[in-house]
Amino acid sequence: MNIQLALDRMTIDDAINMAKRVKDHVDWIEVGTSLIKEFGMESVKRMKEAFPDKTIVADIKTNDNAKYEFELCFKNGADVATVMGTAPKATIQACISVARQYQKNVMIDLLNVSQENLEMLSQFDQAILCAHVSKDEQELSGKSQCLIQLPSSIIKNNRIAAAGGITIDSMKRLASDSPEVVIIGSAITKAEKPEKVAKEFKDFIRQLI
Ligand SMILES: O=C(CO)[C@H](O)[C@H](O)COP(=O)(O)O
Repeated sequence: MNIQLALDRMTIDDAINMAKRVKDHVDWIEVGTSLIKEFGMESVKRMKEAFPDKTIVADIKTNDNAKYEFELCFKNGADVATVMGTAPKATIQACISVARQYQKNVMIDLLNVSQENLEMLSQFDQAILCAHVSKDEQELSGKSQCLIQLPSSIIKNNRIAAAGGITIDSMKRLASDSPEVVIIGSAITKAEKPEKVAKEFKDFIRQLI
């Protein structure tokens, strides 16, 4: 199980400094959507330069114009880029095709995806499907990701990530589904001692093995 550190709503320098503090306890580093929107590809480029050996995820949440956006991400150092699962099938296919060309990976964000759409998306078995509780749902209705609400066949046969307000407590429940990636933002970045919390997550995962 990989820990993906999500870096949102901060400057590029603050994001790099946060990642430096916790780098020994995280596996993947996400340049959050908010950083990409505020600072553009510079945020992805600088993160890869700072952490050439880490898997860098560009959370660009592509909805259209996939070839252009995914090429931008991969040319600027991303190893994984994200697309919304609600996007047209042609967009998802374009993401998969660009990722294959650059030998990189696609993460499909399942926010608001219907059951029917989920079946279609599960056929992209090389992509990582991300079960996601949105920031707005977290803030407005107190929801968080504590149970991966996907059909067991998908959990078993697809590459799975989970995101959205994950804490050490919810990790304990999520771990039973063994997602490939757990995406953790605020629980680490807003902690008084981010290093300590990141280590707690990593230690928890290590003792599962
Ligand atoms: O994609 C995101 C927001 O859209 C974040 O990466 C994700 O929600 C993880 O952050 P947090 O743990 O703070 O919810």
